[in-house]
Amino acid sequence: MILVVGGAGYIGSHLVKELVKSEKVIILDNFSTGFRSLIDSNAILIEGNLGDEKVLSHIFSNYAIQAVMHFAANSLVGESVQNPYKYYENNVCATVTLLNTMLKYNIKNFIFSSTAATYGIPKVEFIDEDQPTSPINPYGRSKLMVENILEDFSKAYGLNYIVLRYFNAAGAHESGEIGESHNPETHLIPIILQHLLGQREKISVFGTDYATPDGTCIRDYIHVTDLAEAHIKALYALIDGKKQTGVYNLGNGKGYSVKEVIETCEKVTGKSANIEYANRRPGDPAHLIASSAKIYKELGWKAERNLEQIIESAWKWHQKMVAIHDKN
Ligand SMILES: NC(=O)c1ccc[n+]([C@@H]2O[C@H](COP(=O)([O-])OP(=O)(O)OC[C@H]3O[C@@H](n4cnc5c(N)ncnc54)[C@H](O)[C@@H]3O)[C@@H](O)[C@H]2O)c1
Ligand SMILES: O=c1ccn([C@@H]2O[C@H](COP(=O)(O)OP(=O)(O)O[C@H]3O[C@H](CO)[C@@H](O)[C@H](O)[C@H]3O)[C@@H](O)[C@H]2O)c(=O)[nH]1
Repeated sequence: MILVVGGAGYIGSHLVKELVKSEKVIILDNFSTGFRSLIDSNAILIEGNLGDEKVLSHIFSNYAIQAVMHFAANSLVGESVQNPYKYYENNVCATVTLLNTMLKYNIKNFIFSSTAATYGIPKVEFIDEDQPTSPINPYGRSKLMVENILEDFSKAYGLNYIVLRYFNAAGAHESGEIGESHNPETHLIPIILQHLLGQREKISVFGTDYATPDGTCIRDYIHVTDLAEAHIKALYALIDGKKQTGVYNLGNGKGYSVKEVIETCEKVTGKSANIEYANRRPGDPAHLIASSAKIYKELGWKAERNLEQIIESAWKWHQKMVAIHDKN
């Protein structure tokens, strides 16, 4: 049985949907940013806080947990600058309690959701795992702290772990049943699609004076189902003893500017956007593009879905959300 912490969230719920095909799954979530509608009916749900030792002890003493996959976190860069305590408390302190309680019950396999934000401002076009980590905001620092803790716990206590540094997760499940839901929504693709569905008046492009060909920020968008598949490969690498530790980037290896993402959304939806050019958003590096060569070489994973497929799946999901909303 696998424990998925944060399985009611966007990325965790997509992982669960794939994982229940081969494993028994238990989800721990406190619904701080997750949704009951994203919970897979084949998984067991425990409602609680990952920093609550009592809840964790209950799970670890009642279920034979082979591995913990940890998606739960606060993950808004801007909010982390305003309220760093929340980030260090939830992303770091609660995670230490989770790790410590796992070790008490001799559970030693751990998969951690980290981020491209650990790199800070990259010095190269394609970021591989050997690039220096130098996060520029509390969110990225909180993730890097956990990465460092994992390294120390592995050496001292024999914890096996894989860190997955995602670039920009986007898209929705092919079934159309689940998709990206954040409240408030701050991510580019859902914001564009909500606008094209008439739910927002316009799209603001944050910054047009970056050192990129069209002046807008470049990101590497990765389909959430590709992420889920990478997690499953990482999980079996730990469980089967193929790997004791590992740190991998998860991206498509292709960068798209904010303007290009808007154009692709217009193409996929056949609608045209009302764009406002605004100031830069604090904490945004000009470009973030992954090299995911390491995970391909070591675990045989590569992204299969391109930007258009990402947007098509997200569009299907957002249209469905409008239909449900209109019915209610
Ligand atoms: N969305 C992205 O583009 C992206 C990119 C890089 C990394 N990440 C990381 O991936 C992970 C998942 O991101 P997401 O976009 O799915 O976020 P999300 O907010 O949709 O999901 C997080 C889930 O964790 C739960 N949670 C938070 N704190 C908890 C706690 N103390 N106890 C129990 N449950 C708790 C929330 O209720 C939610 O269901 C996060 O760790 C995030 O930092 C996300
Ligand atoms: O209304 C908007 C929203 C976003 N952007 C821009 O679009 C790009 C992408 O922004 P967003 O979708 O908010 O993602 P990021 O800020 O790049 O962060 C995501 O990707 C990171 C890894 O690259 C993760 O660490 C974060 O958790 C995840 O939110 C950035 O240049 C933003 O400035 C706009 O121009 N207008």
